[in-house]
Amino acid sequence: MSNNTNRNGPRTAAVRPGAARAHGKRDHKPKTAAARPPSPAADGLKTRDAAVSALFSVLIEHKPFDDVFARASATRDLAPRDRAFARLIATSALRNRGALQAVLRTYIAKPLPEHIGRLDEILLAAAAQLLLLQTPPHAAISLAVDQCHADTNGKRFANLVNAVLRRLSESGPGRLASLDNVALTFPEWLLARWSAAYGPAEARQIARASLVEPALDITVKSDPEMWAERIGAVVLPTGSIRCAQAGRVEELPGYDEGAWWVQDAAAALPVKLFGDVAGLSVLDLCAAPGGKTAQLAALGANVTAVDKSAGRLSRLGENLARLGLSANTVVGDALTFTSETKFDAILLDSPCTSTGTIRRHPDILYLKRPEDVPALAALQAKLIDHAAGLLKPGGMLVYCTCSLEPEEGEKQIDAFLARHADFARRPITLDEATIPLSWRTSAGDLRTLPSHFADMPEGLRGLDGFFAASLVKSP
Ligand SMILES: C[S@@+](CC[C@H](N)C(=O)[O-])C[C@H]1O[C@@H](n2cnc3c(N)ncnc32)[C@H](O)[C@@H]1O
Repeated sequence: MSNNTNRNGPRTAAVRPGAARAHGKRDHKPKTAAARPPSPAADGLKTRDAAVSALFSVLIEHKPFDDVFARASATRDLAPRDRAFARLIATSALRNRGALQAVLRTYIAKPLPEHIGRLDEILLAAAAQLLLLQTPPHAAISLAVDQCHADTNGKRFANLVNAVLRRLSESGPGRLASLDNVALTFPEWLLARWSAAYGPAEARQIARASLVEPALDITVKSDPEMWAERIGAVVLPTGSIRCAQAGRVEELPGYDEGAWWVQDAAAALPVKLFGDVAGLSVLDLCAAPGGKTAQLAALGANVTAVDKSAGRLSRLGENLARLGLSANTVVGDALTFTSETKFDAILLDSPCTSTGTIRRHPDILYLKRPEDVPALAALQAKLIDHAAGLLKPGGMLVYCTCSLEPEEGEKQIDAFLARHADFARRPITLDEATIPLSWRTSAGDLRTLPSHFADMPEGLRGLDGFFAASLVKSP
């Protein structure tokens, strides 16, 4: 197995397979359970191949999961159900890699030679199936052996894989339960940063919550109670609705009619800091795929949405079309974007390390490096300085990131205010019934953590880590 530099630590609860269902009635048929393995052997092999290929691309080639998984499942022409299972295998493996590797290592007596092909990823994917997803052992093991045979450098390990996985399926569950997955899977540098920013106990809660597959959060145009009832979801205090992962979102009630869009409950908060934006000209910088653009447009703002990625901006256009909303879209660099008229309000949802979204993007654990934090903080400083010049006097600028790193949040705003005497922080005003006061920082910004909403039922807990500040330009 590859080296893993994480630490050992105290015992923690075993990792929970699959996701629990939301409480509440549904008016749609239960969706295909993503955790159920596909049946025909050829499809089963293609499914495992897609998972292993994506794992290899993330862990060895350091490529973003969403991109490589989309390609891996498209080239194998996976059916939606198989694609969902392949994704589940790969993301479960990424979320629990440290603990799964530690268990696997106990069955491999000798160090492995170099040039082992995809052996590590084949074992990891099989261990995820056997220990986390309750895949029948004969299916998981024989398909892993088939994958070895098909791998030029891995075929000589077919017997080893067979023996290791048989033993793992028998005694692996007990061993997994005794391991501390947070300590084994999280990069030390990230835990150290969070300990410094939030204290060791909260840092551990954040890390633990970051390794749990998130529920599906939805922003509705109107009538959250009715849509929660129809979808089988709960209404969160913040106004979003939440259901345990329930198959393909395209099949949920209201999708085709454009009644709602998928958006983490924390990601829906920054736009709320503007208050009433009806009739205002609002510049949405770094807008794609458009969750916040949709919020602004639904509130009646005249939105100009700028993003430098033409592909992502076209997805934004498709999303708005489905929702029956509109915005002026511009493919462009937010660092150089200009406009003849200044804007009443500006939202800058800056590119960041995204360390608040490990729940839904576990590849971040393997792709981000400590040096990304200062590099992105420097880019954010340039972006917010440029945005400041596009705002009308008296206008409001909301800056946000989905990072947990203070350099990309609280400290970024302190430095901005030190450079711009014509701006002032407007401490957020919260209605305790909707947004807990504890989510407001001492300076008056918004800070959500993955460890929030911890008292929800299992399967419905957590929140993306977000930072948002509201800044007002002098009249
Ligand atoms: C955090 S995502 C934005 C999410 C979006 N606001 C939403 O709510 O759906 C960051 C976006 O910034 C875009 N981006 C990164 N650097 C940019 C730049 N210099 N100019 C414009 N867009 C940029 C990326 O293409 C990406 O779509």
